[in-house]
Amino acid sequence: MSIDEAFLPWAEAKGVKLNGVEPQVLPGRGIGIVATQNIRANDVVLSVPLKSVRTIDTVPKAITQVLLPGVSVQGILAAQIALDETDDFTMWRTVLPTREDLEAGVPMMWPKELQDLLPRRAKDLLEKHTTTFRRDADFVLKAFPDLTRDDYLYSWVLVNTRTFYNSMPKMKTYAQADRLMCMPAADLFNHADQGCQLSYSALGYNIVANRAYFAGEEVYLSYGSHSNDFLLAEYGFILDTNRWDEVYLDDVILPRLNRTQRDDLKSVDFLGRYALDDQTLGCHRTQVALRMLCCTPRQWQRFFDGEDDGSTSQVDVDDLLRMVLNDLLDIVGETLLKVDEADVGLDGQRELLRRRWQQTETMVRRTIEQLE
Ligand SMILES: C[S@@+](CC[C@H](N)C(=O)[O-])C[C@H]1O[C@@H](n2cnc3c(N)ncnc32)[C@H](O)[C@@H]1O
Repeated sequence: MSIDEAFLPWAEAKGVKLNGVEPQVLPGRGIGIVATQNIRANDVVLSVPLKSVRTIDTVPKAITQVLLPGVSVQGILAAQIALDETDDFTMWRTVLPTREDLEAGVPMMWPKELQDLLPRRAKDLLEKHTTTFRRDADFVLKAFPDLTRDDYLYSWVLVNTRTFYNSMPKMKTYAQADRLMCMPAADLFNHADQGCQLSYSALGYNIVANRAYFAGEEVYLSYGSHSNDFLLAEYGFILDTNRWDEVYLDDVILPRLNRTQRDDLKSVDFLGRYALDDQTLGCHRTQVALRMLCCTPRQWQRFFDGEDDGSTSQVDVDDLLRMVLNDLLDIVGETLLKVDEADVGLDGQRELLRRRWQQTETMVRRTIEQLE
């Protein structure tokens, strides 16, 4: 893989300005942005003028008239890409990942047998996307019968993995999911748990250095405070170190709750999303759910209302947490075995799954040690 030498002149002709950075091919990360000189914190490293930003408002009417209101904004931007035969897009396409590149990481493009082996949180996100994609595809493929489902899925995943949220004031009237935008060259930044930020100005968007970078260093953008399950489901990669990482305990806590306990937790919006991270021994939601299992209703209510700090029940809660974490270790072991035995999909897909479950195991074991 190499970067077409006409790409940067093309981007600059669109008004994109690169300041001390350039795109480079990086092993295992496709293309990324690398500093060509020392950069200071708060320097603008890349800017894109508003005229070069693609949003729902820049999609040709021939497409929006047919697809609105049935198709999501993401689905419409994807249709535009799938149908785009202009020279302009041909140039952009030279730096976009191929379908094979995306298949290696993005679970939406994996065989069902491997999707079923994803961790809970990633599976939930995948289900949400699959539902939206199916609805979008039904509409789009009927309206544009020359498109194949695979072509459209490729464009849909491209949009999902490289759009930004548009924060220009006009967008405040749009639903969050409708604020997506594509920006040439800016979409070449890879993610780190701490990275540059995107900022809006009346002229366009700037990517601002979060710290000083030395010439030769990769300059990262932060896509947000995302766990590895989220990054895997949405973008098809995981980080080796991720300060925002967390593991969901729903698969081992929910089965312990009876129907009444579930209903009670649901009525206060505390059913599910029980997370374990490196900072807490089970998040507040987890603490609330576990107390439902080992405290009296009055004790639980006082903890829930903040009238009791929970210290008197903490030993019981920690015992229970240790038990559910051991249940989770069983699930990790069983799933790793299934990943090893799976004879579908690509080596890279199975390796990604294996790494994620091993990270989960490490986090769970570390917490068990802290509880002892
Ligand atoms: C917005 S694009 C970034 C540019 C991308 N590397 C490319 O070649 O076009 C997002 C995609 O980059 C890859 N990516 C981003 N950050 C990464 C990282 N830290 N490690 C590995 N892959 C990463 C993932 O494939 C993700 O879906």
